[in-house]
Amino acid sequence: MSLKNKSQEIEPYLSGRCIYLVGMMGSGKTTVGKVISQVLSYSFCDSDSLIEQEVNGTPVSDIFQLHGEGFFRDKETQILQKLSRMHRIVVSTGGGAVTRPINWKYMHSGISVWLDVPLEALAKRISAVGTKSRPLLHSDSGDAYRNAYKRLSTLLEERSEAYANANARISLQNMAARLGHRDVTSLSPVIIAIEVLGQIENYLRDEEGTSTVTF
Ligand SMILES: Nc1ncnc2c1ncn2[C@@H]1O[C@H](COP(=O)(O)OP(=O)(O)OP(=O)(O)O)[C@@H](O)[C@H]1O
Ligand SMILES: O=C(O)C1=C[C@@H](O)[C@@H](O)[C@H](O)C1
Ligand SMILES: [Mg+2]
Repeated sequence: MSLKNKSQEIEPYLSGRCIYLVGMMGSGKTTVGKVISQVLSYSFCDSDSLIEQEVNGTPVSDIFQLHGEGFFRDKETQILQKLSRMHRIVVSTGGGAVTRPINWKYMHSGISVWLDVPLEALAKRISAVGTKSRPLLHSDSGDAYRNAYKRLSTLLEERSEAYANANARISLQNMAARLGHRDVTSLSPVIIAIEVLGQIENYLRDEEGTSTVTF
């Protein structure tokens, strides 16, 4: 099914609820989020960018350096609280937004989707663009891919359980296997966006349960 058809199918059942994309740094939240917002005629917000705006346009890496991670996390929670009162927005959340239980209270005002991408693909994408803007991954020396892989692996271990709080999970590994691809690199943002909408549809069906509403 096409992206447009899938979006038309689920749009009425979303009732304007926001969609929160969660996942590790580099998992495609911004890339895939923009595709989904366009097709649903939703707005798009990146919570990291909203925090930067709040702090007079200071980049995330400078916020970490000047004010510390705790300050950044407090701003992140405030932004998610504000967004939880809004409608028709696709929100690309920061990679660590899942770690605070209070943030889940806000994200559960909408529908949350975990973009679960293998570490190899994450490290490849991130080392290709560099780690300067990503304070939790930054290192000046050594092999960029290996450093990113090691750090991402520790973070994922710490966070897997928190990501699993999402209403739906998109495993790129499983998608690639199902579609007969050798690895996840050939999965385009549009194909992933269709899968996200499909998983949201499944979630909405489960939510309706035995009620009389049918798709
Ligand atoms: N399906 C895809 N196929 C190939 N490259 C992709 C895909 N999705 C994203 N990318 C690339 O991977 C990089 C990270 O993507 P993106 O910025 O969307 O991730 P993110 O989850 O928003 O990351 P962050 O948490 O750091 O903001 C970008 O360079 C993007 O172009
Ligand atoms: O994974 C993380 O903890 C982070 C991810 C980025 O999106 C930013 O929110 C920040 O660099 C921290
Ligand atoms: Mg992003």
